[in-house]
Amino acid sequence: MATKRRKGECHKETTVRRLKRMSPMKCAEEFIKLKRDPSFLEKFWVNDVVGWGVKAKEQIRRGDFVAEYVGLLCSSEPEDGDFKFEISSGKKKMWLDASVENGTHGRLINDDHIAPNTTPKLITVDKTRHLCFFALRDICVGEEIRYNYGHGIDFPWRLKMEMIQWTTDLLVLNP
Ligand SMILES: C[S@@+](CC[C@H](N)C(=O)[O-])C[C@H]1O[C@@H](n2cnc3c(N)ncnc32)[C@H](O)[C@@H]1O
Repeated sequence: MATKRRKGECHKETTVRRLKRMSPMKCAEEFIKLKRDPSFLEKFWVNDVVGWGVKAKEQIRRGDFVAEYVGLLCSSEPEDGDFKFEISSGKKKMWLDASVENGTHGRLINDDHIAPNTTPKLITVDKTRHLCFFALRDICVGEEIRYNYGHGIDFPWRLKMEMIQWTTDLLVLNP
């Protein structure tokens, strides 16, 4: 049975068994230190085009910590474009390389540049920066977790989506 929680309250974890209420930031810190993902996430096969994705097993509240993007911090751009996340540190460009399967969910979150439900944020825990996802709105049970991979980037799947929309619009106008 789903546990009723107040907005911003950390999920009650079966293994963590902490009943005290935590802010989303404190919650993120706890999971980073435990080196694990919240149990309300689930990996699933979206389809043969998108591949794996992540969905919510429990309702997630707006503002909540969702997952960490766990990867290797690199000063040169990783070759594998599928699992790199650029994080700038002043003028210096840095990347998180999550190309090696590490069993975490953050690396499997797919792109939605139109209506994403989470957003990435860099936070510092014990003097180390961590990239975490937080919910932009309430997320329902079964809903896929997605964030915007970045504006102004022509990812192939976005172009394909635009082509489909363009063709649909044309068919509506010229039935
Ligand atoms: C960080 S991985 C996400 C997990 C990936 N779906 C998988 O199965 O490993 C990023 C890759 O997922 C795919 N992807 C992400 N968002 C997508 C979308 N909206 N449509 C199609 N493919 C997507 C692309 O192949 C992209 O390079």
